[in-house]
Amino acid sequence: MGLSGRYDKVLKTFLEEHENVAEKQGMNLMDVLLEAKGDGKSEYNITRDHIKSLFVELLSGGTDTSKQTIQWTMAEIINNPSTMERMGEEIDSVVGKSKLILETDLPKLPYLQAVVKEGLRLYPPIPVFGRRLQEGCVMGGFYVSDKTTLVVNGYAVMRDSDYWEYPVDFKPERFLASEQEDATKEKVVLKYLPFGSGRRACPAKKSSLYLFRNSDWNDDSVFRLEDRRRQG
Ligand code: HEM
Repeated sequence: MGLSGRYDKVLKTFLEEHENVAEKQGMNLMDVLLEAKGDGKSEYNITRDHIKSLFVELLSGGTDTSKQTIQWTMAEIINNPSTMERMGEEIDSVVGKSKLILETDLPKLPYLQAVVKEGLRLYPPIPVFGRRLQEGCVMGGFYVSDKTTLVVNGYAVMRDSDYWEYPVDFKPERFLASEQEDATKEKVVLKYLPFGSGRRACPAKKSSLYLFRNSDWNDDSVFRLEDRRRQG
């Protein structure tokens, strides 16, 4: 059985388990997400079973584009208990234990935003995208002629150790302004490419995801600059 088949089998098991548990306990997604069971050590001890249930809930609501990103982000959260704890604390203090998270809550949930951004960095749903040159130009010292098709490997850029500290580690904190003294801001703009870049960047970047609407992590400033240069 191929990887995808094996994965489906695992998910099917999760789904069956989740349905049984949910039926018995009358739980829904938010019960699972917000349930905080004390173990004496941490108030936010969300177990692997909770995460498995979350996988299933998120997958059933997710689109094909983001499905694997969600799967791998959840896997990272399982392996990083401190991340789960911090998310739990933030959600509890901002949203409370009994309410659903609304879009209007997102500005007050910076850590949750950072977790999503880090998931998109390490596991971009569209890891490569292409460009066909209308005009020849010099890139990185090489002349590239017109009509050449180039593939941009966003996946590799977002794991490049020249641009990212601990590039393969899941560290949402890197996206928190208060914890990130970013000395390389002008470089930053083109090192984060989950939505591509420039005029053909994903139009859903800002319109459907609150996260990137007012973000320093988008590349508009670069392209406005490029437009001015072209006009000049
Ligand atoms: C997490 C969700 C999404 C991610 C990570 C994503 C990522 C991308 C990427 C990497 C590209 C190529 C950009 C480039 O070539 O520079 C793209 C293009 C595009 N995306 Fe998305 N996308 C997402 C959701 C959506 C949604 C929800 C829609 C529509 C409702 C959408 C519509 C499009 C369209 C129309 C293009 C082609 C744009 C063009 O060629 O001008 N995307 N997306």
